[in-house]
Amino acid sequence: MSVDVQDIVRRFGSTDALKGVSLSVREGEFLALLGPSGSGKTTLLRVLAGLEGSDSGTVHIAGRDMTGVPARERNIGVVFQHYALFRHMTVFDNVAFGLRVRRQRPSSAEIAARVRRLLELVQVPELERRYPDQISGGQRQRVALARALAIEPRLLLLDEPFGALDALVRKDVRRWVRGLHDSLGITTILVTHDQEEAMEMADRIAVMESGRIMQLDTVGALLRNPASAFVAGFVGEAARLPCRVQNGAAHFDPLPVPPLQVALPDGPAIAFLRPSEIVARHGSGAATVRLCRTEGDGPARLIVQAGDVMLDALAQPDETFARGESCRLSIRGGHVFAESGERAQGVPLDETVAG
Ligand SMILES: Nc1ncnc2c1ncn2[C@@H]1O[C@H](COP(=O)(O)OP(=O)(O)OP(=O)(O)O)[C@@H](O)[C@H]1O
Repeated sequence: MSVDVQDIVRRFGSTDALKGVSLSVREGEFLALLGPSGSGKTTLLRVLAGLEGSDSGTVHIAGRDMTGVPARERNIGVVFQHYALFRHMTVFDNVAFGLRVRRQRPSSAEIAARVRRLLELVQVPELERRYPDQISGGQRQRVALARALAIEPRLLLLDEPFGALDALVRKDVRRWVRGLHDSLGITTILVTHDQEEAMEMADRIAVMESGRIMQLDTVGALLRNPASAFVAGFVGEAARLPCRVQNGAAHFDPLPVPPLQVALPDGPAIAFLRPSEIVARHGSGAATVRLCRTEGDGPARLIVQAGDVMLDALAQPDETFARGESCRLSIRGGHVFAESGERAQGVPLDETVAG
């Protein structure tokens, strides 16, 4: 089902948790809300679920105005990180819970059949008699999903659902959840502060900061065209370097980093340089290799010290470095933001420089 949010404002005392958020999610889409702690992600999810009111603005789900529609009538499946399973109930009873409390309660036989189908779907059919304490974190997450899916929701809201899992299991479970989304086609909104998770799972990402959506785009578009310095710094891996624009060139001195040509007015600016945009080659320079890691066939990945900053960089193909070796840097490009917020793509001014 599609979701359309218009101008939602939510205040808690003097805190503006949401400052006029608008958002459209397409039917069947997997969208991530990505932002730092306190940016309003959970509040937005709770407003959608009907667990939180709003001071102004509207929410339409599948074209229907949700004003005054209580949470249990919205037909939305919710999985929160801290929304623990009921400890005194078996896995079976946990999954059956949403069906048993329905106004039009299905028969016991129907409930049992549906619970077993769901436990097959989330690949833990053998666990139905166990209690939450007797299964692993990954299995608990699968059971929580089965419980959310039991009511056949039109919309699935996931709030940091993988936070409690260790790194390996988390990767596994999130791939599986994306696969499940693709096979069921349920519109899904995932809240996360982990950009890797958002990039791996979502069709589009809404980047939030201080109660606002700063940009809503595909991963590729966010990386190619970040709308603000905040987005450039928050999405993807990039070094954030202050610089000074003069006569169409961004200068980094005193750092031994070569200048970039940019179409920006003179004045202070911030450049974002991705590791693949910084290339180190042999030669005496003021930059020093602190770490050199070779992986497979690609160029070696380096950590290079330039002045007092550490930069992730790539080695010139076929070159490797010893720790402590000096090197020369060239910059292939980068996003540069003037103080006014104006943005420009930097291009190399001079191929070889740096110290
Ligand atoms: N019930 C509440 N009472 C008072 N302030 C609240 C309440 N809920 C949220 N806030 C405040 O609203 C702001 C947004 O909180 P929210 O939980 O939506 O952020 P978040 O992006 O989900 O953060 P996190 O990633 O830490 O969960 C924060 O400043 C928070 O302290």
